[in-house]
Amino acid sequence: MTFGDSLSYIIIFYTQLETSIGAVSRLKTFSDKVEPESREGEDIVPASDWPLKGGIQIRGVSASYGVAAGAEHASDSQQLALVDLNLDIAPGEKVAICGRTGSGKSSTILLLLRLLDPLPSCNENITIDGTPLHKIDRSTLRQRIIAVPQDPVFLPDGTSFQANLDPLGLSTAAECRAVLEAVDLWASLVDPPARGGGPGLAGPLAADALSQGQKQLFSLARAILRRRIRARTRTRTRTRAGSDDSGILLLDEVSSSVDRDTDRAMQQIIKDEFAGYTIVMVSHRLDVVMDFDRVVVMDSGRIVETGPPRDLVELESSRFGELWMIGNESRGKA
Ligand SMILES: Nc1ncnc2c1ncn2[C@@H]1O[C@H](COP(=O)(O)OP(=O)(O)OP(=O)(O)O)[C@@H](O)[C@H]1O
Repeated sequence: MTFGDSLSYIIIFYTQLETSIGAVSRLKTFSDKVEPESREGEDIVPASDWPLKGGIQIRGVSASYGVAAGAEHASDSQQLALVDLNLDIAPGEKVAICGRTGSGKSSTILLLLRLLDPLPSCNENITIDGTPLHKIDRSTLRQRIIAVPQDPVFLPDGTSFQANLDPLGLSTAAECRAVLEAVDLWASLVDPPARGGGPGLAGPLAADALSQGQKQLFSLARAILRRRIRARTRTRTRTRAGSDDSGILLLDEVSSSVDRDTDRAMQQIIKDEFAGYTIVMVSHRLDVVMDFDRVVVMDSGRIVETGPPRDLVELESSRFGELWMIGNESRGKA
């Protein structure tokens, strides 16, 4: 493989990784529509440690998949995916987004990655640590925010475990091994002692041979690695006061294909590894969001309720309580 080929794969990898948040096919259409995108006005180069605190502010933001760049309004036929969203997330807060299918959960995540643009009239109304999002170049933004999609993307078959984990080659083999051990994939997939040892990190990864759950665990390992690289780099270069281990983590149904025990294990890893991070997580499994600081319940593109999950579930009539009851029924059937 030439250097040019490797570079193309890396670019494809990140583009796909970005666009695989939410349903891949829908977003393919979406990304075709939106990219390549205008760089006009993207004139802030954030400090290398941005986002240092991870505070998010969304003020009165609406968005539609149907609005082309530069258009003023969504036409009547173009339904809004997000309607007048107002959300303040404090640095380090853990927020879960819940709601029925099609309520706007993934779109909220896409908004924060600038994969879905606000309507032009409210384009300036999203800030992270006080910096307006629309002023930041999209690829810089996506490098700085750690996002884990529901459908992870892999490099072409034959590419090594290590390259799949860290396409930019920023980590050591020991760091790669440690994150695979953290998600329990080292002994089960990369180097199974029961089978006399596996191919190791340099061995080829055939994504088709992985279960969807294994793919999601691998994707979580990538996120942990990115956090660790970020923390190590920041410790070396930090000049301003602040935490070495804070930032923003976005998770979109990252454990939808694993069993409940594995899900609980994944949640614990997320809790431990990203303790200092602001976390915004989309989840259908309400039992795993009970430990979050806050849930945001969405319906038809709007935020219809927000509060601590344990308080909301106790209320006689709460939207979260309704979802909880529906979840209980299906948990009972399972
Ligand atoms: N790429 C797209 N193009 C057009 N409309 C879209 C696209 N993606 C989502 N939508 C629409 O935006 C609205 C919100 O969808 P979104 O995917 O954010 O919901 P969700 O709550 O994440 O749903 P789910 O739980 O099924 O993943 C829906 O009406 C949906 O049909």
